[in-house]
Amino acid sequence: MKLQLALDELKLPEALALAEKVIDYVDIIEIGTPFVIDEGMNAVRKFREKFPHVEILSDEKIMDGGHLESKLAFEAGANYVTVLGVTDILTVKACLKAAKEYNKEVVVDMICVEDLPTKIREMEEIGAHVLAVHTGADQQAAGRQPIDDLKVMVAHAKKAKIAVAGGINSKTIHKYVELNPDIIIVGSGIGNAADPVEEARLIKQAMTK
Ligand SMILES: O=C(CO)[C@H](O)[C@H](O)COP(=O)(O)O
Repeated sequence: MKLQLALDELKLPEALALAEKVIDYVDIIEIGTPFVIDEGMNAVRKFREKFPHVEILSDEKIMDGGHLESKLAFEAGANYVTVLGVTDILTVKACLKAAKEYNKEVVVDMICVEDLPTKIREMEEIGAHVLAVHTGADQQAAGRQPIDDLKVMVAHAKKAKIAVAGGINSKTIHKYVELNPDIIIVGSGIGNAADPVEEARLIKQAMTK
């Protein structure tokens, strides 16, 4: 089970400094969507330079132009790019084509997908590598959590890797670990913690028990 650190809110120097502090506990560094909007692929390139052996995800949440936008991530050094499950299947297929060309992977973010079982089947049929259950920041603010969607995902996914994101921290990690996803994504839980290193350590410890 991998821990993905989502870097969403920091500027590049602070994000690099945070990643350096917690890197021992992290398997995948996510250049989060706000960070991509702010810094573009420069952030992916800088992290690739500084952490040559760590997996990097570019959280572009692609909605259109799947091939071109995936290529930007892969050429900058990302191992994974994200596409939105709510978009047209042609866009997801275009991302998968780029991933095949660069020998990288596509994560389908299931945020706001209404019929999860059907979308899971469709995405697995076209060969999506990772399916990510995601309760977004605005949904979290309304009190939602990704645990029920993760249960649906675990019950229906047959071959794709499973990821989960949405306000997870060291207090809630155990119920997600119990469902045995391949990747657990934590952003604000670590980034906004009083002691981010201790928070990352506790989360990783819960994942490795
Ligand atoms: O993709 C994201 C926001 O769109 C976040 O990176 C993801 O939700 C993880 O962050 P948090 O743990 O703070 O929810």
